[in-house]
Amino acid sequence: MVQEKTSHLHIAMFPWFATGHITPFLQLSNKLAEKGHQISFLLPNKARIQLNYMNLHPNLITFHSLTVPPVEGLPPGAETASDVPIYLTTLLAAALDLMIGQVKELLVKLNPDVVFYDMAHWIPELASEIGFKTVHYNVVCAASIAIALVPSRKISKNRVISDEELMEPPTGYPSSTIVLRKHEAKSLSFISLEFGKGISFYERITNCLMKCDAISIRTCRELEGSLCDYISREYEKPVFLTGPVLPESGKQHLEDQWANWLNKFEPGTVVFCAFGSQVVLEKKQFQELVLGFELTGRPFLVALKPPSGATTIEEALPEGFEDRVRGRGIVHGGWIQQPAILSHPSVGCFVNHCGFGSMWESLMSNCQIVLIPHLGDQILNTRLLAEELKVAVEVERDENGWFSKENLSRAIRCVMVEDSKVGDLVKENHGKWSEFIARECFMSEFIEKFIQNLDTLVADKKESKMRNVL
Ligand SMILES: O=c1ccn([C@@H]2O[C@H](COP(=O)(O)OP(=O)(O)O[C@H]3O[C@H](CO)[C@@H](O)[C@H](O)[C@H]3O)[C@@H](O)[C@H]2O)c(=O)[nH]1
Repeated sequence: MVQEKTSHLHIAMFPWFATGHITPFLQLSNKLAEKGHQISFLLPNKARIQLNYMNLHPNLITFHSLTVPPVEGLPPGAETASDVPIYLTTLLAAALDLMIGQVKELLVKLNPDVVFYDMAHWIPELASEIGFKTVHYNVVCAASIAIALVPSRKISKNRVISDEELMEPPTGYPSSTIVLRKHEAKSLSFISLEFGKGISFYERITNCLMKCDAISIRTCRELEGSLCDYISREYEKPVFLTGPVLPESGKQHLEDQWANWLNKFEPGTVVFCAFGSQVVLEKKQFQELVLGFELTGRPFLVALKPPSGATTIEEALPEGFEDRVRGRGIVHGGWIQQPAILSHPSVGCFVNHCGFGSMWESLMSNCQIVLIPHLGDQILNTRLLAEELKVAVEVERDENGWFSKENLSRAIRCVMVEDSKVGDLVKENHGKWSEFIARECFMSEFIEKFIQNLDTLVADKKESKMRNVL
C-alpha cells in the first residue's frame, strides 16, 4: 500500500482549565507527537507541574505556562476547575476570557499552523489576525453536543431553558434511543446559565463551533456516526474524529492487597464498582447503594468518594453493614487501580457511572456492565451502551432520580446469573465490541486519518507561507 506523505505540523493546544479536558488534549498530543508533529501546549502553571509526567514526548511537546488573572469571587490561586466548587467555574471562565491578550502574544510568537481549543470562543478572532487554522476539539461524546449544543436548539440570549424543552431533542436529531428522561433533563439545564461574564454556556460553545474551521470529536463512527453527521450538517463544517484516544493500556501491576483479596474468589464472581473522579453521592443514596451490593449475596469491591457530609467512608456505612459483609465485601474510600482491577480474572461485573474513560475501559474488559449515570454526558453514554449497542444494563431510577437497593441488586443479578436472556445478550454483543476495539489498528487508523484531515486543512496556510518566502 502506498502511504500518503504527510508534512510535519505545528499544533497549539489550548484546552479548558479542567483535568477532564487537559488530559484528553494531552493524550491526543502524545499521539500526534508520536507521528513527529510539534505541539505547543498552553495551560496554567500548576496544571503544567501536575501533568508533566504525562508528556511522553518532551522533545516535541512543549508546555507554555499561562497566568490566570484575578477575578472577583474567584479564590486566589485557583487555576483549574478542580480548585473551585462547580458553581464558581463560571468565574474561571471569566478569567479565561480575560486572557485573550496573553494568549495572542504567545500565539504570535509561536506561529502554529493550527490551534485546538474548546472553551475560548475568541480563538477564531485571533486566527484571522495571526493566520492559523482552528479546530474545536470536543472531549465528550458526540451525543452531548448533538442533543444540547446545536443551532436548532435556538436558545437566545438570556432565555432560561425549561426541563420540558430539554427533554425534547432538537429538530432533526437522529436518535430516538439516546435521549433524556424526565428526571434527567435538569442535568443539562446549566447550558442556558452564564458561563463567564455576559455569556451562557450554550452561546460559548455554539460560538466556538460556528466559528472554527473544523470540528473534532473524541469518538468513532461505529458508535456515533449519525450523531457526528448531524453535528456536521447543523454547523456546515467538517467533523474529524480522533477515536477514543486512550493511553496504551500496558499491564498495570495490581497492588498486592487487592490482588490477594480478589484471588480468594472464583473466576468472574466479584462485582466491582467505581464512579470516577467527580461523583459524590448523597449519604442516603450511598447507603442504599452499598445495601444493594449486600443484597446480591455476591462478593463485591466498591471504590467511592465518601458521600456528602462525611469525611470517611466508614462513618457513612449503614449500621451493622461491615459485620454482615465481612470476608466478601469491601467499600474503599480512595482511588483504586481500576484498569488492573477490571482485568483480574475474579472480577465479573463492573458497576459504573459511564464517564467517558470508564465507558471505554468497560467496553475493553470482559466484565458484564451495569450502569448508574449521574451527570449529562454519562446519561447519554449510558443510553448508547444500554439502548443502542445493548452491551450493558442500566439501573432503573424513579421519577425523582432515586435508585433502590432492589433495583441495583436486580440489575446485577440479571447479568450475572447463568442462562439469563438479558445477561447472554449483553455478553454476546459486548464480546463483539471488545474484539473490534482490541484490534491493533483500531486507534492507529483513526490517528492516521485524522492527521491527513489536518494536513488538508492547513495546506492552504502552508502554501501562502511558501508564496511569501518565495
Ligand atoms: O478509583 C478509581 C476511579 C477511577 N479511575 C480511573 O479514572 C478515570 C475516570 O474517568 P471517567 O470514567 O471518564 O470518569 P470521571 O473522572 O468522572 O470523568 C469526567 O470526565 C469525563 C470526560 O473526560 C466525563 O465523561 C465524565 O462525565 C466526567 O465526570 C478512568 O480512567 C478510571 O480508570 C481509577 O483509576 N480509579
